[in-house]
Amino acid sequence: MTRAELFSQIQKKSSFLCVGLDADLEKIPSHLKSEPDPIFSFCKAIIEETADYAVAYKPNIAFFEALGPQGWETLQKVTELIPKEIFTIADAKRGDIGNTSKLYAKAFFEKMDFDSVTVAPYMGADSVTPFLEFEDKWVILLALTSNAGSMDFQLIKGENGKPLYQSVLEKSQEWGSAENLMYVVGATRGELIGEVRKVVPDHFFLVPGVGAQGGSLSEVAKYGMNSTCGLLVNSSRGIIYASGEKDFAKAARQEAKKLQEEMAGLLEKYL
Ligand SMILES: O=C(O)c1cc(=O)[nH]c(=O)n1[C@@H]1O[C@H](COP(=O)(O)O)[C@@H](O)[C@H]1O
Repeated sequence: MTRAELFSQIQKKSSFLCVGLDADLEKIPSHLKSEPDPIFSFCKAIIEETADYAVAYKPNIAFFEALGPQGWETLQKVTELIPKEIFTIADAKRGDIGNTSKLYAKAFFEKMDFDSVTVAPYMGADSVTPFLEFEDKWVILLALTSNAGSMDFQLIKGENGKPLYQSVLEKSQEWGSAENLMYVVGATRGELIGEVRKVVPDHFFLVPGVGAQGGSLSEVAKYGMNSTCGLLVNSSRGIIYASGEKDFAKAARQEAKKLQEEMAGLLEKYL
């Protein structure tokens, strides 16, 4: 999917919501556990009820890998269910020496037809660029993450006086453009999102951390929105586990709708 197509979906739905599919066997409603493929049934119901409000889905690959070989089949079936006009993110956080990254890219972009994959920048240019060689496919590079451990390395200042996340933003401009490279910027980082926006004015950010991790949607929009929105805000647990009962999919729909309505207001305010 191109950036223009993504922006057009955002405008059409008045939404920049990404629904995170972190589907955990331990957490899905118990009545689904007798289904032949409980995680598939769960994700199917969630997608059917939230697709009106979402412009992206982000299956977290760990939750599928943890199921063994069956998990990969489930992942494939789930991605095939997602309507074509909705952006898909393989949240796999990959990255390795060049020839290995090339095969990770093949796995997610060719064997499976994801629009994007999350990639860790730590191993540098040759670990990231193989993912950027696929037409209309995207790298979503970890920059400033939402978790407590992000303080361990990402905020440390280097010899250039800049925090590591800023060096990641600057260096990676040499590898890709706003047409094929996005950045992960956590919603829990508040006004730091504004600092990231100054360095990369045009790029999209994938922003996890609203909902269960407590980040504020209005702060994210205030500091992060650009002229083509530039934001995909993810919520996983806050949507998919809104209810643990038989009404889980309807409850997920309500949560997605609530976020979409807030997003519509923010788009009107800042765009
Ligand atoms: O790359 C990510 O998606 C990601 C980056 C980050 O900095 N923080 C973060 O929480 N995530 C992912 O975003 C999702 C957040 O889930 P909830 O906290 O349940 O909304 C999980 O799938 C995380 O793996």
